This record gives sequence, C-alpha cells and structure tokens, in this order.
Amino acid sequence: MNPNLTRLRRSMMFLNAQKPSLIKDPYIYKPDSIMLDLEDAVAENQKDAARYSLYHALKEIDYRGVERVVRINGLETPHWKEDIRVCVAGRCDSIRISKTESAADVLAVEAEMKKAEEEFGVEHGSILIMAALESCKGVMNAYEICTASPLLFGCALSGGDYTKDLQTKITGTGVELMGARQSMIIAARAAGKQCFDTVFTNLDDMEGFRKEVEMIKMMGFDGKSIVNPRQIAVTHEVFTPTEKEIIFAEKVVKEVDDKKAKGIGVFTVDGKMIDIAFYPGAKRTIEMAKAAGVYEGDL
Ligand SMILES: CC(=O)SCCNC(=O)CCNC(=O)[C@H](O)C(C)(C)COP(=O)(O)OP(=O)(O)OC[C@H]1O[C@@H](n2cnc3c(N)ncnc32)[C@H](O)[C@@H]1OP(=O)(O)O
Ligand SMILES: O=C([O-])CC(=O)C(=O)O
Ligand SMILES: [Mg+2]
Repeated sequence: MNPNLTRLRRSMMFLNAQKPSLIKDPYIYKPDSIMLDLEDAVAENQKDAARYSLYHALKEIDYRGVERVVRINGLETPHWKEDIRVCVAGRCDSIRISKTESAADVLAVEAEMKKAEEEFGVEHGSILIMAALESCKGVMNAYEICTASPLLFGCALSGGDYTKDLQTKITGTGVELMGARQSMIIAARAAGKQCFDTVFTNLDDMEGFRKEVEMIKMMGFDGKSIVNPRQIAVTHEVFTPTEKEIIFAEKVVKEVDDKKAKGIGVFTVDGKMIDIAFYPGAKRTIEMAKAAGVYEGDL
C-alpha cells in the first residue's frame, strides 16, 4: 500500500504552477501539501507555459517532504490529458482532478495516468489521485467518486464553483456550504477516504478563518485547502491534538488495554465514563499527534 494514502494533510496550499516566486521555495512555510495549480490560477493562453514551469519545478526542486499535488484542468477542457502527461513525467505525488462529477471521471484520469506511466516508465500506484467536487452533481455523487479507485485518497469541496452551480454565493456564514460539507464528509468516511474543506479567500479576516477551520474540524474533516502561507499556522494549530488531548488519549488507550485484560468493560478516566467505543478515537488522536511530530509518549 502507498503510505501516502493516509498521510497527514491538515493544510493543502494552492499556488500558481507558472509563478517562479511561488514555486521556488513554498516548503519554507511547512504546509503539509502544496497544490501546484494548472487550472484556474493559470490564464487560458498560459497553459503550455505553466506545464513547462511545472515540469522543471517537479524535476529540479527538493520540496523537503512536502506533498506535491498538481491540480489538473477539468475533463471538459482540452488540457487535462497533457496535464497528466506532465504530472507523470515530473513524478508528482498526487493529482487533484478539478470539477469531478462522477466515478467515470476518476477512471478516465486513472486510464490516462496508466498510459503516461507506461510512456515514462513510472510505477503504477506511485502517483495518487484526489477529487475536487465543484458542482451539485459532484457532491451528489461523492460516494461513487470516493470508491472509484484504490488510488484515490480523498475528496475536497470546492466552494466557489459549487456555490455558482447552487445559484448562491459564499456568504461567510457557512449556511450555503452546510449540506455539501455534511454529505461529503459522510460519503468520504463511508468509503474510508479523507475529506478536505474549500479555500477561504478573505486573507485579512483571520478571525473568520479560524472559526471556519474550527467548525470543519468538529465536522470531521482532515484538513483544508488554503491559498496563502499566513493561513497555515492556524490550520495546524486547530488540526493538531493539544497536549491535554494527547495525555487523555494515552490514558484511555492504556486503561482500555489494562481493564480488558482484567475483564472490566466500563470504567472512568479523569471522571469520564470510558468503554471500548472510545478506543479508536483515542488511537486516532495518538496517530495524529505522531504524524504532526508532537507525540513524545511510548505508544
Ligand atoms: C478559487 C480557486 O480556484 S483557489 C486556487 C487558485 N488560487 C491560487 O492558487 C492563489 C494562491 N495564492 C496566491 O497566489 C497569493 O497568496 C495571493 C495572490 C492570493 C496573494 O498574494 P500576496 O498579496 O503576494 O500575498 P502575501 O503578501 O501574503 O505574500 C507573502 C509571501 O508569501 C508568498 N506567498 C503568497 N501566497 C503564496 C502561496 N499560495 N504559495 C507560496 N507562497 C505564497 C509571497 O510570494 C510572499 O513571499 P515574499 O515575502 O518572499 O515576497
Ligand atoms: O478547491 C477550492 O477550494 C477552490 C476552487 O476551485 C473553488 O472554490 O471552486
Ligand atoms: Mg474551482
């Protein structure tokens, strides 16, 4: 299994694949993933230039462990097949399909990846896929999209295009995105996949940004698409377990193991009732803390 399928992706930062000032060293900000964009950040008459710049960035820059996702143009455009060839030739880590509407879209991308992998001698399975859902149809088909391919690690809501399709707009209240967020996280979890929230474009409203990140964390999301380095610290703070949470999770894991051996099913930890149902959540907190580099215990 490709270990990247389940890697930590709290922050996934977009940047224009054509802009040298952005692609040369984004790893200094330490996002979990960068998303080199060939789609909407690149003007229609600059697609070739962006692919050329992307290829050289992938080949020559050491991104120091930051995941290199490339957002390709949608399947309704003339660009996506050539985008995939460049992604594979440059050996990116993952491909983000924009405007995904169905399982067939994912399978079409995978088939095109296979062709390019044969052409460039790249092992099938080494490059993963994620799907951006940007329309009502895409959101309605979230489960079939999430289960379309074993190479697909998750889906992401793309709120700008989605709200256009819904015939509303981003209001800042979250009301217009509520249904999509809820149905996507349920679909992704039912499929055993990760789920990511859409960008927050008002760079000066850090309080609003924090509130949104806190809300999507509570809903169960794994992370958020972001557009600027100043959004990274808050995202990581919210998505990294606190010391208090880690200590409690450790106690739960150890106590459940200990009590199970003694034949005890229900007991208390720090005044809270605990039984086996709390075990997976506590384990997940420890795994998240390990992946985020903040775990110092012995589990
Ligand atoms: C709806 C959608 O489709 S979203 C996806 C497509 N959109 C994008 O890709 C946009 C990504 N973001 C950006 O291009 C920029 O952040 C902008 C245009 C929004 C704002 O740019 P700026 O006003 O220059 O931002 P800011 O002043 O905060 O930049 C500070 C530093 O961070 C760098 N930076 C800003 N955004 C990014 C980014 N996304 N990735 C890497 N570095 C970045 C700047 O180059 C600058 O570096 P410097 O200090 O060495 O000069
Ligand atoms: O994926 C995102 O969040 C950005 C995007 O394309 C959209 O909002 O339409
Ligand atoms: Mg979009």
